[in-house]
Amino acid sequence: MENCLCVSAPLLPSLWDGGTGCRGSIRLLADRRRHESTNTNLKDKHSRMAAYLEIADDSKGHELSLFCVPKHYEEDLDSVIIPNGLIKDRTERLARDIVRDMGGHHIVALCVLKGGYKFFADLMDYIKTLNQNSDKSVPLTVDFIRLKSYSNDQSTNCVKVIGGDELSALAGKNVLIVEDIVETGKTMETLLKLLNECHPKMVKVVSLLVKRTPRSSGYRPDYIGFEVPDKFLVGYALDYNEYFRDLSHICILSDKAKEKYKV
Ligand SMILES: O=P(O)(O)OC[C@H]1O[C@H](OP(=O)(O)OP(=O)(O)O)[C@H](O)[C@@H]1O
Ligand SMILES: Nc1nc2[nH]cnc2c(=O)[nH]1
Repeated sequence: MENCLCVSAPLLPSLWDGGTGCRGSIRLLADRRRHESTNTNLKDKHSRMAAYLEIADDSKGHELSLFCVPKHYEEDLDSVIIPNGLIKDRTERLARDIVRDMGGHHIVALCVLKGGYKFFADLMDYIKTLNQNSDKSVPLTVDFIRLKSYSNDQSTNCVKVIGGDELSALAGKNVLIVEDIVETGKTMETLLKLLNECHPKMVKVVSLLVKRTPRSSGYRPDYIGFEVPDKFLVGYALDYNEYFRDLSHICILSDKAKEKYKV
């Protein structure tokens, strides 16, 4: 199966406000933009504000030599922006928030491949641990879809569904979409449109990263791990032309490496 869904216009109005002007390197924030867009209907439980850790625009990240990085990538990275341990700690909390909100229902977790596979695996492990250690537990099944729209560090604006499970199996289900990063929002808006045609009972989206960028359509997931600066990030399954998925930390790719691995 190969569908090409070319998204030429954003499905939602842009809510980009040019950044928050935050000074510190990491801050915990509630999702103000989401709040502003939904404040006419605060009683709606879907309007719950997403909290996230903000990595500031002026954050230089951490020096590479302080972390274990594969030798073959040492020359290609500017810095470590989110160490693996911090990713895991934040993921553990996201798992708790998701179970709190979706618990009591059977959840179908839909992994968006390829970039989402590491976050998906870790998030599922944390939800399993909660299930094993609590009086309340939530049955969890998994599904996969493969979407692709990036070449080099640019969105092609054409979101291709390359493969995966039949979305029609999600009719009447409570679906949790698990994604690695939202940048323009086109991938997620395309998937949500496809999924809604299959009439799921409920859809929630968790993305490990959301990028602050003027290219954003304004789409915001229900759960967010980190909000990150407008830099091209790799590692923890995020790739540049398929390289760097085999890197544990989320790192800033150097301009030299963009040339070196360009297609
Ligand atoms: O918000 P957007 O601008 O649409 O970008 C987000 C998408 O980009 C990446 O996918 P990519 O096309 O690189 O495929 P991959 O997951 O196989 O790496 C990432 O995994 C998201 O799915
Ligand atoms: N690897 C990677 N994929 C993306 N897709 C959208 N933004 C990004 C990014 O910063 N890094």
